[in-house]
Amino acid sequence: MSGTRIVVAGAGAIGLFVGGLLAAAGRDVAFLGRARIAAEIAEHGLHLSDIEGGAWSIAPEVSEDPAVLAGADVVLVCVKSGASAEMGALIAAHAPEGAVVISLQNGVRNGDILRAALPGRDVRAGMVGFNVVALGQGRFHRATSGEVMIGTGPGDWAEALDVPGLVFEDMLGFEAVQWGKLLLNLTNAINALSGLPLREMLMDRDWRRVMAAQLSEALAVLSEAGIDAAVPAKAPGWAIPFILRLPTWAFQRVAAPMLQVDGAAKTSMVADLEAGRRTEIDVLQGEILALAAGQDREMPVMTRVTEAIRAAERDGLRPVAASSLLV
Ligand SMILES: NC(=O)C1=CN([C@@H]2O[C@H](COP(=O)(O)OP(=O)(O)OC[C@H]3O[C@@H](n4cnc5c(N)ncnc54)[C@H](OP(=O)(O)O)[C@@H]3O)[C@@H](O)[C@H]2O)C=CC1
Ligand SMILES: CC(C)(CO)C(=O)C(=O)O
Repeated sequence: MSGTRIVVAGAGAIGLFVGGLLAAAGRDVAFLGRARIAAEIAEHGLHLSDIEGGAWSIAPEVSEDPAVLAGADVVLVCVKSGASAEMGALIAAHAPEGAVVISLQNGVRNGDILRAALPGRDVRAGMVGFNVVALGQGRFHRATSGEVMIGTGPGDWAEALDVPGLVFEDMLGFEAVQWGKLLLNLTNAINALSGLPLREMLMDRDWRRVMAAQLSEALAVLSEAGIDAAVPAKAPGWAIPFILRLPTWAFQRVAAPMLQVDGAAKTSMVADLEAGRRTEIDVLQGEILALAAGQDREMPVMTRVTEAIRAAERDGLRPVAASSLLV
């Protein structure tokens, strides 16, 4: 890996955490990000922590100039889905043709969006299985456990990017991984609407009922569409709605691995709404609702969740009652 330059395209929660761990392990990492992040990191440095008690501090430079892509051997795309096309164009203009481009984004289409902007280049989809929250003053905390997975292709990039604190794996059949992650990400919206940290929400049976109802709707849609989804959980996808509906004492026993979430965890959609940004609802719930429309299928809970997020994008985030989302 020596002599290999990694460029993080989109220095936010995921980009700074993943790139930060790579830099802390001695990799050559450059960061492309916004002026406010560049200023925050220049003032405070970058301080990473995780649920297992890991802690890393480095002082990287975040550049606002896309020319930083020029020396890249690997580009890790870490922008929100709505910014993928624009980032793809910047990579096309500035990164070497031979650089491998890896999307570390949620949603199932970012790989294709980047491929369209980068014809003929090695573009891989990826999946980040953990949650990172920005705590301010250059501090970013991984609040759950989880790995990074990428689609297979030429060169063993997963091994090259696997460093202490960061598990990278490559996988055949990556589409199922992405759909499985999308199913998990349907929770992002519910977490935002609950107004609760992720762990507190998971401990509340009423909120778990909303999660279960929405997930059941989604599973029916994917099944009819013939789409395989490998949910990143110890239980198979079909069993998760049953587990979620259990009384809390039983849920705590059966779902112990799902509860490896510390009090700081809140999903990336919460961060978007708190910052007054548009969310990724269109590439998460929107993806399933589009399939459901083609199946003439009603999706009452997912539709309510989606409408509530659109209202929050418009009018600001106000917590709602779990019962208002159920039918
Ligand atoms: N946070 C999490 O825990 C997880 C997130 N993910 C996924 O990872 C992806 C990234 O999420 P996350 O890190 O939370 O997002 P963030 O919003 O924290 O980070 C993205 C950063 O990229 C910046 N950016 C966008 N376009 C450009 C550009 N052209 N040049 C420079 N900087 C740019 C954004 O700035 P601005 O906002 O001003 O556009 C923002 O600061 C998403 O798809 C998300 O769903 C996956 C797993 C977990
Ligand atoms: C929390 C997690 C890991 C799953 O919903 C996530 O992907 C996010 O915050 O976007």
